[in-house]
Amino acid sequence: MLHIITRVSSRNFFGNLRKMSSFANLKVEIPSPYVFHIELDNPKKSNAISREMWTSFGECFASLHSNPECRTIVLSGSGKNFCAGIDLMSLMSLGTELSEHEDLARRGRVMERNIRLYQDAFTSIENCLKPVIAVVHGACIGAGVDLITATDVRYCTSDSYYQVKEVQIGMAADVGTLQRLPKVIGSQSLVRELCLTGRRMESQEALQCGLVNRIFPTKEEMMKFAFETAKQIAALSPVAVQNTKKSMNYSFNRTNQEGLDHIREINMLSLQSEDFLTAATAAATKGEAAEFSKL
Ligand SMILES: CC/C=C\C=C\CC(=O)SCCNC(=O)CCNC(=O)[C@H](O)C(C)(C)COP(=O)(O)OP(=O)(O)OC[C@H]1O[C@@H](n2cnc3c(N)ncnc32)[C@H](O)[C@@H]1OP(=O)(O)O
Repeated sequence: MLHIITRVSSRNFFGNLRKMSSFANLKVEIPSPYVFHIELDNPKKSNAISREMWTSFGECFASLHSNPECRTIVLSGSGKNFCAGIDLMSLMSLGTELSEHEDLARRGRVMERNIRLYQDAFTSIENCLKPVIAVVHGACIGAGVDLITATDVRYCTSDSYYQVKEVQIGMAADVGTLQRLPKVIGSQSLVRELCLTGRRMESQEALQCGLVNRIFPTKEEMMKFAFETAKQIAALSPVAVQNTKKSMNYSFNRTNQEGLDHIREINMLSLQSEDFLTAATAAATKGEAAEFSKL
């Protein structure tokens, strides 16, 4: 795995990096210019998501959204598994927080605050305009599935498997799977079968149904490919890439006309950007690869 920080370009960069490194249970690295690697880093518990980690997600992706040094992100899990879902012990501490109130309305408000925090954590991945490539190995359970459905591209190893396990622990999933998975996988019947039974889905089925679009025999091969893809994205105009994600997010649930109206508004400015001229000239002259300033 790549652990080296290459090419450091400014003081600001160091500032960002120091700030970025301080997220609980999330390891931040910069394997090549403009490519960030975020690793779930709670391997002793198969990267179960603690309360601190939920907060980290929100802060980390909001910060990457506005960090000009970041153009694309690879999201992986350390250790044996990608993610074991919510930290079941943190659910117990939520119980303790609840027990401080007798009144149902006040207990409800505690729950609302917590669920909202968890939901916003993964929505911050969707809202971050830098494309996020999730690389999944081993188990991807419960909140792990919620997490990857908020990413842009998903690769996996052949040993990976997926479980919308919430129903088996007595709850309806509430941090994104029920909203995003049906949009990721075409078959409503399959999504409902997965969510209503909590059964395991193996990697081959995940590929077949479109949850992931590539399978690799080993994590090393997957990481290498993911970093290559990330580098390709990072070499492109950040204006073009970020507007592409913005437009695709916006258009997902809207009519074609609404999507077209939205991208027209964006491109009436963006096509006047230096990036368009630089990239179009490089493509037309088949000259040297274009370089783009920070965004
Ligand atoms: C408001 C609500 C918002 C979000 C809700 C989300 C719901 C969910 O996420 S539902 C899914 C909950 N997760 C699970 O049910 C998974 C439970 N874990 C497992 O099934 C397995 O541990 C495994 C992930 C398949 C890995 O198995 P294995 O490789 O055999 O390792 P283990 O020995 O089982 O585990 C190692 C170590 O990790 C601890 N651990 C695993 N998962 C969790 C978890 N989710 N929460 C807390 N701790 C977990 C496990 O207890 C072991 O700890 P030791 O101290 O070493 O015993």
